[in-house]
Amino acid sequence: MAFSGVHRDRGELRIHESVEELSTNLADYIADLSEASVKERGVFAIALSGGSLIGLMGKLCEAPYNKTVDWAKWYIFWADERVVAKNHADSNYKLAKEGLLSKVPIVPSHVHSINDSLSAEEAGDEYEFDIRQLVKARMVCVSDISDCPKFDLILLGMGSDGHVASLFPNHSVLDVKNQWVSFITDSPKPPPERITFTLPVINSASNVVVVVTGESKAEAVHLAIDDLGPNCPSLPARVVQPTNGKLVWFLDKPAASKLESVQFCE
Ligand SMILES: O=C(O)[C@H](O)[C@@H](O)[C@H](O)[C@H](O)COP(=O)(O)O
Repeated sequence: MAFSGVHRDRGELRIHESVEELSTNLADYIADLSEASVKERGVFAIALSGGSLIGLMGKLCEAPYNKTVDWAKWYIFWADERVVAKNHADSNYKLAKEGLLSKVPIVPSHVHSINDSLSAEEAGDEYEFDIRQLVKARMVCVSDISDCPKFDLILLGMGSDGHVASLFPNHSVLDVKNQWVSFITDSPKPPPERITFTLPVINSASNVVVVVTGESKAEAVHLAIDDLGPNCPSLPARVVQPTNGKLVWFLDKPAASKLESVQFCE
């Protein structure tokens, strides 16, 4: 690894020499969290995002993880989803199903995706209701400091504009506090209609991992992590700050190239 350390208030930074190295370490990290969670409470509630993240998780489908991870204990959710049919090329469900879920023995009834026959608003409401039932059944923990669910792990990617999940810069969805799942119909990144975990839910998780690769994200990584004083723009990725949980950034060197807070060990 090119660098590994803890930032004063932006979580742990893990900067990798290559995307290949990042993928291996990411699979290892997720497998460890799964093991700890299954040991502690018998299940692992994990929320995925879309984009390049699923490809970067690919090593989980290979040895040793395909055999060693206790897949039957996984409960799968999405931190955000595009409101399109499940067989549509834009669907985050389809991406995860093809890239991960169909390759490991996940229990089909443990996969909690949106109802794709509803409007964005209805799909968001129904998804929140679904999660509420799983919190009642203790498959998902409840936060000790808010009324939010406490996912064992929320995995996020980040756009070059600093968005995470479907929380886009300067969008009113960033201010939603009284819901677990919200919706938007004007996403700047197509497709326009999406549902998303709200910020309080993301910040109530036990673990949040943000995975970012490539030079096109370097400026956003700098703005999301470095200490920029009072003039710091309020990037969605910057307000990801789990209250009682752990935040870890998985970066490759190009994505980390504008970070002021780190010195690479060559
Ligand atoms: O459904 C989505 O669009 C996402 O969940 C979104 O938040 C994604 O994670 C980022 O846009 C990064 O995507 P890339 O890693 O592909 O750039």
